[in-house]
Amino acid sequence: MKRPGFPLLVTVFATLLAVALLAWLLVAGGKGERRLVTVGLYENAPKIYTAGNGRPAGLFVELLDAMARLEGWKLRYVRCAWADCLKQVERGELDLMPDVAFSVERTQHYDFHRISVTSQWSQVYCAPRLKVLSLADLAGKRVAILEGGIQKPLFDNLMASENLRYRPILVSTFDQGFAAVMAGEADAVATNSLFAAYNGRKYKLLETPIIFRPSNLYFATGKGRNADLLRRIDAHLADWRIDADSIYFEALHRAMAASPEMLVPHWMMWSLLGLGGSLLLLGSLSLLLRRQVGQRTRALETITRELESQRADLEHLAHYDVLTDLPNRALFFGHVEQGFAEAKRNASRLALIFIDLDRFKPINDRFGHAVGDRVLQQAARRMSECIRASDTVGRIGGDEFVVLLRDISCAEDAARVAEKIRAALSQPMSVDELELSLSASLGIAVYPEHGEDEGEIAKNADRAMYYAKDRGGNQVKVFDPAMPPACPLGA
Ligand SMILES: Nc1nc2c(ncn2[C@@H]2O[C@H](COP(=O)(O)OP(=O)(O)OP(=O)(O)O)[C@@H](O)[C@H]2O)c(=O)[nH]1
Repeated sequence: MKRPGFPLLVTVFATLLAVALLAWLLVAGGKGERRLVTVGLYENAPKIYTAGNGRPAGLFVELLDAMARLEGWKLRYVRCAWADCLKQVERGELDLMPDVAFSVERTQHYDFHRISVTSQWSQVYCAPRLKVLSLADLAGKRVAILEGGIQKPLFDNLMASENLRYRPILVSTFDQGFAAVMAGEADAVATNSLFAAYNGRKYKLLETPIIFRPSNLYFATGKGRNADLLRRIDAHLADWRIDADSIYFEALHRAMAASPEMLVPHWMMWSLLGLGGSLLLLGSLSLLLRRQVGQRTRALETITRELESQRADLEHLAHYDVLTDLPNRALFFGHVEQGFAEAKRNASRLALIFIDLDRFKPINDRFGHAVGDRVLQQAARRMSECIRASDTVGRIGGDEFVVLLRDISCAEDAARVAEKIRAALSQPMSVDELELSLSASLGIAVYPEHGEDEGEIAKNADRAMYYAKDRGGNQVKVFDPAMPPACPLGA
């Protein structure tokens, strides 16, 4: 194959160079054709203002910046006072003026797009020392009002309609108007609702009920100029206002972030603060007091519970035997007394069984007192297991026990129970490693056969018990008057 010659290479290279040059020119030229849009920038936060970093900010700026990015506009913000800005727009020295309220008079000098950016109303704020409830209260007063602003003609008309006159103090920003009232150079200021909502915290002025015409806000251009800008602005607003996630609503929320402030007189604020502080103090004291009372109450409840439990323990100690937990002599004979009263009332029978362990002392002596204690406890348990719930067993001495049997039919009933007890006690007892044998002597006396009252019955049961013991123990004896007298009870 024949290799391309030198002229051909030069031609290809020159062609590529020409194409690259053309592309660059097109791009560079395109850049150069970006539409420059000059915009009036004045101070009216939160709609349009200069931020702390010196850059334009606010609702109108955010929206215009977003449109410029989409449209390829190059924006140049020009700082000017409101009235001056408007004049420059009218003369065509500025392309756009943001934040202009629509009015028929203004259409003679300006063009507006059709979809409003937002709305506001106008309102008068006054110095805290003034009381302004109606337009008449502003008669003869100095009212700061924005030069060239929508409020001026509207407020003039409002006052004129009620034959009132006021002294307008023309200012070039709303900030100046508020500052003039603060400095005592004006009595009140007419402003827009958005500015007041955003800046109210800064200036402690009073909101008055004088609210006048709501107005829609737009970008404006000089008459007959920049119709293409207005068309594009409308197109974007139309898109954004139907999309809740659009930049339009984001910017609107940011602008409205400062909540409208309720401006209240200083004395009222301090009074409320004082009242709040006092209530807080009282609340804290009451809480503290309640806590202390609560603590004391809980402590007292604990002490009361402890005392109650100690009282119950003492009560128990007073009536029950510590070792066996059986009723002691006092409680037992209390039951006996009740039993006799019932028996006499109902003409029924009852019996007392006196029980004395046989040869208990040697157990103590041989195996020690602790073993003796365990034997007494087991004996008490066995006796309790042999009687009905309505009967009572008590410990009335070292190894002496008594059983009260209520409502029996005859002496044989008592003898059967006594025999049961005897048999239970004579069963071998395991204490620790030991297996012990025990026996008991039991004596029975029955009311009314063996005595008139509890003293006599007890004495005779004891006599029968001794009789059983004398016969070698481990047996039950029913009282018989022929039995010899016993040692006195408990002796
Ligand atoms: N381990 C122990 N022994 C006690 C208790 N109370 C009394 N005793 C003892 O029980 C014994 C009772 O005496 P007695 O009735 O004469 O002794 P006994 O060997 O049973 O004599 P008889 O009844 O005649 O068979 C005494 O040694 C007392 O010290 C107690 O609570 N625990």
